[in-house]
Amino acid sequence: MKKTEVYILSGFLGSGKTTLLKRFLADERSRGRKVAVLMNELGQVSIDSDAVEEDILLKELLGGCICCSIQDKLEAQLQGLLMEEQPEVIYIETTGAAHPVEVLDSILSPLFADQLLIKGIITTVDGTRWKNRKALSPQLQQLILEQVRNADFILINKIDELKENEQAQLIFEMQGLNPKAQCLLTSYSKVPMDRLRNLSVNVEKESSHIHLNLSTYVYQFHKPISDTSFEEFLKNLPDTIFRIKGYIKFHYSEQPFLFQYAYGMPLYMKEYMDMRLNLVFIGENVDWAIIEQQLVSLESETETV
Ligand SMILES: Nc1nc2c(ncn2[C@@H]2O[C@H](COP(=O)(O)OP(=O)(O)OP(=O)(O)O)[C@@H](O)[C@H]2O)c(=O)[nH]1
Repeated sequence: MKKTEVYILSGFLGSGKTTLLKRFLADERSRGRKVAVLMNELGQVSIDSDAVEEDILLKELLGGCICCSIQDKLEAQLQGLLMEEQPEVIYIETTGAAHPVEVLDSILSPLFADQLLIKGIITTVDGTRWKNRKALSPQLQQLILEQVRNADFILINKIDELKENEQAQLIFEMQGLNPKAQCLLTSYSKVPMDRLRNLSVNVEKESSHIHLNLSTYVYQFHKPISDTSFEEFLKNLPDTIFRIKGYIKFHYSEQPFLFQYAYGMPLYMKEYMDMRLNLVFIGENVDWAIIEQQLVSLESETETV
């Protein structure tokens, strides 16, 4: 089954995400793919949705941030989209207040994570705002820093408002903060589309996604495993794995468990329905091939009574 591509547009309020989305949609029009857009806004009324023409599937998530208060709504919307519409590509425009790790976490529900191909996080940065960011609260400064650090592609936007030496300084700063991301100076988010599409080619080529800053991995169990071996596996995980969630079955129980793991803390909740045993991982610079080997060997262990 062909996976649905997902592009995540991140970046602080007013930095040029919608402008970039419009460019993506214009490009999709010439490619003729089936496209869906998920727009998340903090307010109750969508302002940016006018940017999306009527023939494009648009789902709005209003009144909260997908990375926190309306996470469940996002899961339902995405599941509905995938089941009923089967788009080839989904663009997710996040609120300017969204944290990239939390956004990935919200998107990757174990119910359908195996149907998605995350192409990358593209962060737009308002050059002037960045330059003057010390005027923001420490929390917001931290947030825009995280948006830059976790991006796969950074657009330093609004360079029409910056002098040449300021532009050079910004490139220098961004590359210092995130040497792995591609970084481009833009005005009105104008970026050669093949640069962004190439980003996805790189992702596809390296199935382990090691070169990305934040990366994700989905493993599907086909049978129950030993709970003690699983605990041992968790103990030895690299601390750059921030999040794991999904459904898992242990030898001792008929029912699966919903498993949640955040920053080293595991949590199990009994699930009364039979679920697909997908386990979703989010981490930074992780060699997923090693994790996969460990999961395979967990699954191949024989049950001991
Ligand atoms: N001068 C200048 N203005 C820009 C540029 N890019 C975008 N803008 C303007 O900046 C404003 C915000 O751009 P958007 O694309 O809506 O930004 P956004 O990140 O989607 O904004 P939010 O949805 O509020 O988070 C709009 O009025 C754009 O026309 C640029 O490169 N230079």
